[in-house]
Amino acid sequence: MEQNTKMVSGPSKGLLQSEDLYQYIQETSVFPREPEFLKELRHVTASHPRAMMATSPDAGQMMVMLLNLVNAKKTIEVGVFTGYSLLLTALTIPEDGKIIAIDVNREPFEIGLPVIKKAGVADKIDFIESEALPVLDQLLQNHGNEGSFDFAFVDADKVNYWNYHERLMKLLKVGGVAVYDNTLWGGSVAMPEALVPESMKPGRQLTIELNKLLAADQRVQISHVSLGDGITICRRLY
Ligand SMILES: C[S@@+](CC[C@H](N)C(=O)[O-])C[C@H]1O[C@@H](n2cnc3c(N)ncnc32)[C@H](O)[C@@H]1O
Repeated sequence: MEQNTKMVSGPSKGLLQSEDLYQYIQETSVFPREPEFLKELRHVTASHPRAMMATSPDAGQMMVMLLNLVNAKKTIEVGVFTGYSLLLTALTIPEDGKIIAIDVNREPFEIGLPVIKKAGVADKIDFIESEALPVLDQLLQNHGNEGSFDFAFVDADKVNYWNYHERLMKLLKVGGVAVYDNTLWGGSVAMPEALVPESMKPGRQLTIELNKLLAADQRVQISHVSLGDGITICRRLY
């Protein structure tokens, strides 16, 4: 059993019946299979004041499964932070795989970068410090990118999730997968608005709207999964 799991992985985001059940899943099925470099990155991130932003290891485990299932080689990551989801992607894709990783702020990425380098996968990563939307638009303009990506992970500003989705529906190949993080927004999407803390209300509203749009989008097959803070898996159908 891993020491101090609550401290290092953070508390669950409240979606499961109990904290104990969440810890049970982590300790039984997630941490024993978590690669050493990912563990190290999680520990390095734990002291960051915004450590809660990192992708949950249980959601990460599902991402690895999806990356393998679609044989992902060319991927996009929107929202890097210290790089937990980025490193797990880099460890999973093949030697000649590539990740376009976008974040408005390079600073947290610098915290994780030494671990990424030690893991020997930094060459697979093209980190771009920028707002994500113009980068995705530029990718679409560059010859050969449309319909060429196998996988995308979006974990950034909620206000743009639908904008990212519209771009990704062109960048992903048919059969490619996009995963959106935080789509249950701490469980608040199903709470009466009066009970939702003020600080969560804007994100809750955006998430509710996104979830309706994704559910109605015939271009994708979806699965809304209560892992981490909720992830929605979208597979491009046409
Ligand atoms: C929740 S964190 C990402 C966590 C990351 N997936 C991980 O596993 O650690 C969100 C990140 O999105 C970035 N971000 C926010 N708005 C953005 C934007 N408009 N374009 C690009 N990145 C953005 C933030 O700087 C932050 O690092």
